[in-house]
Amino acid sequence: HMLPILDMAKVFSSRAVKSTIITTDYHVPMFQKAIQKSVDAGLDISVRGITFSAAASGLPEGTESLDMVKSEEMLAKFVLGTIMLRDELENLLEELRPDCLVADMFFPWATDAAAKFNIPRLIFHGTSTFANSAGESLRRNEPYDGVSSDSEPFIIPELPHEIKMTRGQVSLYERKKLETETEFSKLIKEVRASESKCYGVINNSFYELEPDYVEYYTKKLGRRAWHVGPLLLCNNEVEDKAERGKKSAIDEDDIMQWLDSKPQNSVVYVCFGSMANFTRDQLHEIAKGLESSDQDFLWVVRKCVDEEDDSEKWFPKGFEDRIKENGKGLIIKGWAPQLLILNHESVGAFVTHCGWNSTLESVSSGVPMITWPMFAEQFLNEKLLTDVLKIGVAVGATQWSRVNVEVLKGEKLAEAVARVMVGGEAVAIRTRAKELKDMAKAAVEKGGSSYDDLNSLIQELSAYRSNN
Ligand SMILES: O=c1ccn([C@@H]2O[C@H](COP(=O)(O)OP(=O)(O)O[C@H]3O[C@H](CO)[C@@H](O)[C@H](O)[C@H]3O)[C@@H](O)[C@H]2O)c(=O)[nH]1
Repeated sequence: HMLPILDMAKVFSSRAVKSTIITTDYHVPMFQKAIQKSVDAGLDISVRGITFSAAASGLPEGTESLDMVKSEEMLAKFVLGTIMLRDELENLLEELRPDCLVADMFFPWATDAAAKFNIPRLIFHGTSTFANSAGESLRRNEPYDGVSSDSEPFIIPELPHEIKMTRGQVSLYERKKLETETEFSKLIKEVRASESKCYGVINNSFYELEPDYVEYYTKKLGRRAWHVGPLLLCNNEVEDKAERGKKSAIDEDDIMQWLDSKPQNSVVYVCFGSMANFTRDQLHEIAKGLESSDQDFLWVVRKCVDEEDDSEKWFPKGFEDRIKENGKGLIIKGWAPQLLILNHESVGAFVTHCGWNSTLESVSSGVPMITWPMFAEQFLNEKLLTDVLKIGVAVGATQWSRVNVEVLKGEKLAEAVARVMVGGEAVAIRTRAKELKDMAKAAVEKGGSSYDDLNSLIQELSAYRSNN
């Protein structure tokens, strides 16, 4: 959740509030570089590091972030490693004495750490209010208990819309049938419990995107929450959009030139976030599907889980040469400047794993989605896009899994691409997506819902400081 946290610090600072980003030493230079322009522009924002000890957690030296965690065993150690950050965090709180601590959802212990110094702790939730609401209903009602198989649909109870999903799409950490508790499932439980214990929740979403769920979350579930997104919209300049997180694997100008050569709304952009890895069979099918869709495409390929990095072995025969020759496709192996790409007018659809940051970036750019969720809360975000907002078409993923277990046929991808790119349905989807883009922009502008919600939060925090 580093990118939205960074954006949040910038947004807070733009309201005359001093922000200090606390991260691990390894990530300090990245944050430092990312805030430099804001600092030069006079914003009061800085970065402080605390030490994550991979060795003390039993992890291989150099394990510094979640995308380096490859197994359940490593995940357990990683979770324990984050808990060990508490002492250093407390030292910093003692030194800095902030008026408030905003800590990511994955640090439930931060509430007690802040309480020691009489500081309110806010949870930063990096996902949709829909997913938080539907997730809570699933946990309370366990509707998947009554079905006979992983593929039989059930309705998520009590929600404002009739939302159907299958047991296979429910997170393994949440499913009751998970017999042995893991460190991660324990953490998830603590995360949920901390929601009602902390001062409140900051959601990177905006009221107009999911009004029924903001109401549900705050009124029905009784959470104190502020909706202040999309935070990414604080990145106005091309450079801010270009280098988010990592350096692009190929020259940005080359990507832009390729996109410039394509008509408006004609390119299908394909990228599955910072963590998802596919098997080579699945990558092979994606390549087949994209080629047979006959649309132009820009595909960001991360490492293959089979440790088979030689793409020649899994691309269909002659694939790379063909797409180079006919100009139909561009492949980026590694990191892509996603925000810049989604903002380009030639991009007409986004094949996404429904990570919330990617989703918000697509919404804010007015780009319809082809949804291919894999793990975390991605299947819930998919339902918001396909069943509530109707700006996405599902490829048809059925299996929740941190490692890619399901191989979806290329034809399924090609069918979903056709629905979003051509014909009457495509026009309706695109029209709705463009309307949401305007709403997102209006929400963060002066007088917009997110702008005002952040104002109320800052006012409340000031009052808290005066009274305590
Ligand atoms: O080549 C790349 C790949 C990713 N990104 C950026 O990286 C971020 C990826 O975030 P997201 O789409 O949210 O995916 P994950 O990295 O998978 O995010 C995790 O965190 C999200 C926020 O809580 C959850 O919604 C997801 O389910 C969970 O997997 C986005 O800002 C992308 O623009 C790039 O810029 N270039």
